[in-house]
Amino acid sequence: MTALEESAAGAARTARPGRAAHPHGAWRTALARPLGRVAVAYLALLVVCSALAPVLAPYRPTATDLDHILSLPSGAHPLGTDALGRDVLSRLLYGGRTSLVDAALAVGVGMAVALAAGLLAGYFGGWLDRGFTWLVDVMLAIPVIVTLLAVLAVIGNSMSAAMIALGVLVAPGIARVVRGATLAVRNELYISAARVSGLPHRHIVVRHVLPRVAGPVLVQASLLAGGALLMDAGLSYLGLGARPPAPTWGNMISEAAGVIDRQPWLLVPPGVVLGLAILAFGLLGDVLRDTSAERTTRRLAPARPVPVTGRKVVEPTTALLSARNVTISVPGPDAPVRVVEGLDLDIGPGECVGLVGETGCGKTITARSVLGLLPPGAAVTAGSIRFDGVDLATASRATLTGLRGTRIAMVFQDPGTSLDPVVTAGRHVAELVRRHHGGSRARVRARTMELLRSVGFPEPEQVAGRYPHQLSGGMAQRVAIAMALAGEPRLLIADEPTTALDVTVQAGILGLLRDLQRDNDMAILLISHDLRIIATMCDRAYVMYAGHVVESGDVAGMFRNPAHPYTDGLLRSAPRRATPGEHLTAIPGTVPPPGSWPVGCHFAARCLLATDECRAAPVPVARLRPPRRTRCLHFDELSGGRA
Ligand SMILES: Nc1ncnc2c1ncn2[C@@H]1O[C@H](COP(=O)(O)OP(=O)(O)OP(=O)(O)O)[C@@H](O)[C@H]1O
Repeated sequence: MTALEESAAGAARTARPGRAAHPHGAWRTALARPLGRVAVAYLALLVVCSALAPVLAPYRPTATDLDHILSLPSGAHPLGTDALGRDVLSRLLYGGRTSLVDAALAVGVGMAVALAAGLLAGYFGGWLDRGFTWLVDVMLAIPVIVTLLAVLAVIGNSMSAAMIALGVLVAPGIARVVRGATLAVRNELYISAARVSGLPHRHIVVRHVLPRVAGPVLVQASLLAGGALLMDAGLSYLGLGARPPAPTWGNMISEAAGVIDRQPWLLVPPGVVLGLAILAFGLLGDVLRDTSAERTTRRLAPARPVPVTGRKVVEPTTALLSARNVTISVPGPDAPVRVVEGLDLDIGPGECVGLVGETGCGKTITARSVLGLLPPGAAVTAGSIRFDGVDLATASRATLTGLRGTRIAMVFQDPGTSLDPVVTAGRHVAELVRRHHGGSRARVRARTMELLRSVGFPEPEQVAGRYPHQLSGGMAQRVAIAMALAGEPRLLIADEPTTALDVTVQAGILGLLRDLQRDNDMAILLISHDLRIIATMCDRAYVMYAGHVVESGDVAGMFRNPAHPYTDGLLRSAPRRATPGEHLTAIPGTVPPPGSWPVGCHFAARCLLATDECRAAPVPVARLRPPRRTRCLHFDELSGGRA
């Protein structure tokens, strides 16, 4: 099945909600709604009219006409005149300039502070986040209006200072929204994929996180603009803003209130203009909130392995990746809990090695430790992981960042989630090509197309312009693989790369990985719970159970004569061994969770061969015929001495 056929197949499959809509999309959708259009049109009209006040206003804002005092609308004064005979329309137009600029100042300051603080705290977490939370709690306890009055009292009647202070005072609340949105995005797989690819934090935040938090930010900006207009009018009404005769909408309302008994009409023009402006900002915020919550749809295509022939078993003499006695711990309720223990693993250059086991055995966390991408609080607490001579467990952040994407790359399980929903396939690949190789736009584009072609898109231009939701699962995974190849890695970690794919697509992806491995002399660590995939793809494999590698060796020998009851159980429960009409064989029981591992063999509770000796003490690793090893005392009973 070609990639384009995958596309057609994907289109027919069930659509599933994707991630947040692109901010531009949110704007477009907002404008497609009548309320959004009306709000934007009204606000645009206010801005244009205020900006063109010197052209549009029939009079100067301070020009008095003593023959027409407190007059109703007339031909000469379309909105009437105030107590000094000044033209209300002209003052409204000029007043809008001051009021809108004040509101813009508050929004600008508030958003700048909130975005910077919220993004930093949400993206980096840790002590930065804790400090942020503490500071926000303190700031939110400060009463806004009292502080503004204090600022005005100290600085004098400077509305600009008041608006800057307003921006700073409301920023913590908005920053909390930004932080929340960033936290959600930070845990997305495509952010991990971007980090794995070696993109710097600044780039990831600007290109991938910011567009995703833009929706909530726009909503907050809109609501803040309305609030700032109201605050500006309120302070002017109290006589704390621009000094008369300079017009602001607040001043005009204040002056109209003074003569309300003689000419109530005077309150109408500024009141309506201001009220509608605040309403428009509120409506715009509502519409933006609704639209930014809408999801794009994307299609998923799930997969099937097909045997790949021509495999050669290689026993590494000089390992590219070598893990020794690795222990990984995660934070537990009382003390750190071990999730991987005493792990040894080697991958030779150009070798395809499998890591297999039931869910929760520690496969993914092992792979993430290689990339220095362990979850917060988790750490390699013992052992060493050497890659091409560098100890990854103790390497600096800069070293790890330098290795990611260029020397080691990763492909994740769910291709849809490893791509940013608001970035096209071509841009995904191009930004990594630019990052790793640089060069002119033309060179980056040419290399991008070359990479897309190499992963099975005969017409890469067609695919480059598509967004992730326009790709089938298989196509998305091919794009993710092209991204991983951009840095020409020596080791590719593929974490269940076909689990989320249709069986009809799985074979294509596996074949592609195998071809790329051969053509690029690239090593692959293939993580899977599917023995068939390991059997068809890998030269050697490691079987993991409850944090331990329980057996390792060449795939052919291990699957023919397993030397651990767990490997044997996995092979026996493979569906292809099932007999029609009979129940599938299954290993009884479940994997013990970390923290509840027994002292002895972790598999003992589910093992038919287990004896007291197995339960009494940790079982050492026994070396069988190279490269076979097992963590079982009874391997001979299983393999009959053939292992
Ligand atoms: N951040 C974390 N905090 C606490 N425990 C964790 C964390 N990440 C993983 N674990 C635990 O570590 C163990 C191994 O998880 P891991 O994801 O590596 O398993 P896996 O074999 O890859 O499973 P799957 O096939 O489902 O991905 C699991 O018991 C899991 O609950």
